[in-house]
Amino acid sequence: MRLMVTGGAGYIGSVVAAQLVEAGHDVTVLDDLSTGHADAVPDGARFVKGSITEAGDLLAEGFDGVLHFAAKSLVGESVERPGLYWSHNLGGTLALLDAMRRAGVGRIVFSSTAATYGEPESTPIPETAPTRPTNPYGASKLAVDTALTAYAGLYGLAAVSLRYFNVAGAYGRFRERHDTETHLIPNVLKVALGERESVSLFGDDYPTADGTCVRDYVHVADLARAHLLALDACTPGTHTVYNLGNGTGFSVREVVEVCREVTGHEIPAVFGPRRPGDPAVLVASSEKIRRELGWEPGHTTLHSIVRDAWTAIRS
Ligand SMILES: NC(=O)c1ccc[n+]([C@@H]2O[C@H](COP(=O)([O-])OP(=O)(O)OC[C@H]3O[C@@H](n4cnc5c(N)ncnc54)[C@H](O)[C@@H]3O)[C@@H](O)[C@H]2O)c1
Ligand SMILES: O=c1ccn([C@@H]2O[C@H](COP(=O)(O)OP(=O)(O)O[C@H]3O[C@H](CO)[C@H](O)[C@H](O)[C@H]3O)[C@@H](O)[C@H]2O)c(=O)[nH]1
Repeated sequence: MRLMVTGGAGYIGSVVAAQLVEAGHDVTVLDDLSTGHADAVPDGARFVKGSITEAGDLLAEGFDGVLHFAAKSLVGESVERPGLYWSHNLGGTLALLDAMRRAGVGRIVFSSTAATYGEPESTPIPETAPTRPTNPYGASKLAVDTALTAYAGLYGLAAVSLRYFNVAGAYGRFRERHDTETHLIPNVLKVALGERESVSLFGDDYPTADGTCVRDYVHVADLARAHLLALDACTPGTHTVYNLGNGTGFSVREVVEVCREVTGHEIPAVFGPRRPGDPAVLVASSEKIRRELGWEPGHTTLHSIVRDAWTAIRS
């Protein structure tokens, strides 16, 4: 297929672009490099620097589908600057969808998030759980999901939203490289690398077994593979939502401990207050995508996820 990958110079988009090229697809990356890196675009993919709000001319060249990663995705920033998130994530995506419609591009796989659910009533979280986002980032992604349902019903768009839980690990040289890094595993590994003296851990008074937040970490290579399955499964007139996680929760303390074991570094950690907006436990039920698309994560241990991140960050 001839495919456009928006945000393909970023962490997850670059891994998906690499797997698409490996699978023989013709890949064009559209990225404004606001948080991505031109050298993250895989060999064999074409790179166009630009915004999703100006995708019309490019799409008019003729594409079979779009994999849409480009977004603002910092929860804390979204609380401080909600307008930026609504205009960038919702406004930007609506502009992209309208450009797709004009160009006759009828297939999209969208990066949604566990943040659409907010504080869950129970875990693991299925796709049928209530969606009550607790921050503008999650709300803007949920709004896009809602728009996709409408566009599928109205214009026959074939759409899949993948709701990622905590994405981690690396795929060869493709790894997380954010100038503003908010994610736990890369921040812990920066200490082992000698870039920081200690890692700050946010809260030890949560109602969990060891008092720290529990998350479901999914390997970026497994996550990327789900995009290829979703692309094939896209059905005109239908919008389908799938959760993506391993289905196992690890606490912040457990993550730090695994990072210590993998790196052999003592990794000093300093506990501070809770980070606003962090739910205590987020664990996915990914039964639906396993059942319907046959997705199976290959990396089910936190060790193998951290090991790949550690190998990539040192190369
Ligand atoms: N990393 C996670 O754990 C996680 C979890 C859930 C959902 N997501 C979603 O997955 C997607 C990718 O996340 P990531 O961690 O790879 O982020 P990232 O910041 O590494 O990648 C986003 C890419 O999009 C580009 N971009 C941003 N706005 C753009 C625009 N208007 N036009 C063109 N390009 C633009 C950036 O330059 C960057 O290369 C995002 O939509 C994010 O919300 C990520
Ligand atoms: O330096 C850090 C970074 C994180 N944490 C803690 O580690 C846990 C995981 O935090 P991350 O920032 O790595 O991940 P989140 O669970 O906050 O975020 C993930 O899930 C969200 C949905 O809730 C969004 O989708 C987001 O994009 C995705 O990365 C949280 O308890 C957080 O407080 C720390 O203690 N120290």
